Amino acid sequence: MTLRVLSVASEAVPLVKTGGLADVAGALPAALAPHGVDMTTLLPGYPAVGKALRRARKLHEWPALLGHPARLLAGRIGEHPLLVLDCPRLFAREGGPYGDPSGTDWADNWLRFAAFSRAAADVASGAAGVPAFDLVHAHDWQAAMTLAYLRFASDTPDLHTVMTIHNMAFQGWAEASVFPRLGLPRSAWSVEGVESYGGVGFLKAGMESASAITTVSPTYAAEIRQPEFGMGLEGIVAARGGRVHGILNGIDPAVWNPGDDAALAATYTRSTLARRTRNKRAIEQAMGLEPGEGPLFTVVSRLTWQKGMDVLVDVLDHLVGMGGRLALLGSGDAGMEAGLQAAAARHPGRIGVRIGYDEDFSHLLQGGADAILVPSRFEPCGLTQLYGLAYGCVPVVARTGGLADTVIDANPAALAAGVATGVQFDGVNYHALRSAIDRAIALHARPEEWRRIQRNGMKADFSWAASGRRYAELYRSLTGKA
Ligand SMILES: Nc1ncnc2c1ncn2[C@@H]1O[C@H](COP(=O)(O)OP(=O)(O)O[C@H]2O[C@H](CO)[C@@H](O)[C@H](O)[C@H]2O)[C@@H](O)[C@H]1O
Repeated sequence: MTLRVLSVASEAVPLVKTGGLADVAGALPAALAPHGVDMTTLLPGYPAVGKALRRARKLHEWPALLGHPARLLAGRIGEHPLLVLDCPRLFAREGGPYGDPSGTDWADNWLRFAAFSRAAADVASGAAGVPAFDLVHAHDWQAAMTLAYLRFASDTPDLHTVMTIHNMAFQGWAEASVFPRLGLPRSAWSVEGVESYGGVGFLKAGMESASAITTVSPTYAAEIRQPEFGMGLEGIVAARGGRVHGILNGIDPAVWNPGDDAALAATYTRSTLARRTRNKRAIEQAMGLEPGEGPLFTVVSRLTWQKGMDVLVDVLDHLVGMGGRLALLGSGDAGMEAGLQAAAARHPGRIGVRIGYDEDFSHLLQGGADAILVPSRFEPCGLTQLYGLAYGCVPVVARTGGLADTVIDANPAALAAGVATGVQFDGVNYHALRSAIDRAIALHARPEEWRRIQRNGMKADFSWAASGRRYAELYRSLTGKA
C-alpha cells in the first residue's frame, strides 16, 4: 500500500541550499519511491523557489496566516510533487533563506517558520485543499513546530510524525513573549510542550510532539544523549530513548557521480583514476596554485567552530612545511575567513582560498584534490566526506558523529586487511589534526597504498538505497500500514 508522506523542510536541492539539509530533503523523495512511499515536499516561497515554479496551481488561501496573507501553490521538484507556501511578506526577501544579504539572521525568523509550520500542519491534516497525509516528516527547527500545531491545534492530533534533527546546534529559541502570537492554546505552554528554558523552543517542541525522532547517523544518535552534544536537549533525547533512531544519510548518485559529472574537467571511474590529474590541474589554475604531484588537500565547508576551521587555520603553516597544498572553498565566520586569507597570502602558490558558495567548484575540488579535511568538533552525519569517498578524494576526519560511522581509518590492521578508506583522528586540536595530516602525507607518498584507499572509498556504498529502506520501515512501523 502506498504511503503518502509530507516532508516539511526549509531548503531542498535543486531549488534552495545553504547546507546538507538541502541535499537530504532533495534526495529523500527519490530514495523513498522504490519503497512505496509517495513523498510531497513543502518549502517556503523564497524568491528562488517562486521562480522555479512553472504553471503553479493555487490550492488554498489563508487570509491571515499568523497575521499574513498566504497561498499554497503546487508544482514539482524534479519528478516529485512540491508544495510551496507563498507568503510574500515573510519569504519574498532578498538574501538567503534565513538572513539578509550581509548574512545577518532575520529578526522575525521565529514568526516566519512558525507560520510555515502552521501552514504545514494544515496541509498535513487535509485542511488546505490537499487530502490528508499518512505521516508528516519535519526537518530541523524551522519545520519542527508543525508537530506542535498538529498536536495542540488541529483536528488530527493523532497524525503520525517524524522529527529529524540534522544539527542539534540549531534549536530555534525565542523569548516567551512570542508565545501568544503563535496561535497555540495555553495548554501548549509546558515543559512537555513548547516551553524550553523559559522561552519557546522550536526544535524542542518538535521533539516532544513527534511519534519518532531521528538523526542522521547512529553515532550522533548516541552522542546527543550527552550534554556536550545534546546542547541542553540531552534530557529529552534520553527520556524518549526508544523512539530515537540514527539513520545515516546517503548521497544522490544523480548529483554526485564522478563518471558523469558536468562540473569536472575530466570524468573518471575507479579504474581510470589517472584522469583525476586533469581536474587537479583545473583546480591549480583556478586557484593560482603551483602545479605539482605533491598532496593537494581540499576543504569545502561552512567556516565555523563546529567544523573546526579555527584549528585548520593554525595548522596550515605545518601543512605547507610538509610539502602539502590546500584548495579551500567556504564562507562563514569573518575571523576564520581572515585567518585563511592571511595563510594564503603567506603561502602564495601553496594555499588557495575562495570565500563564497559555489556548487560546481565544490564538485571539481572533490574530483581533483587528493584528500578532503573534515576536522569537525561534532558532525551529525557530514556529506563532504561521503562525496570525498565517492570521488576518490580521501577523507581525513575527526572521529565523531557520522564521520566515525562512514570512514575506515587506515591503521595498520585496516591497511593489512585492505579495507581502509581514509584517516581518522581523535580530538579536534592542533596536535591531533597535524598528525592526521602527517599520516595522510605519508600514505600519499606510497602510491599503491593510496590508490587502494581511494578505490575502497569509491566502492563503498553510501547510496540512499539502505537509508531509504530504513525510513520507509520506520514510517510503516508508525502508521501500521504494510
Ligand atoms: N562554500 C561552499 N560551496 C559549495 N558547497 C558548499 C559550500 N560549503 C558547504 N557546501 C556544501 O554544503 C553541504 C554541507 O553538508 P554537510 O552535511 O557536510 O554539513 P551541514 O553542516 O551543512 O549539514 C547538517 O545537516 C547534514 C544533513 O543531514 C548533516 O550531514 C551534517 O552533519 C549537519 O551538520 C555539502 O553538500 C557541501 O558540499
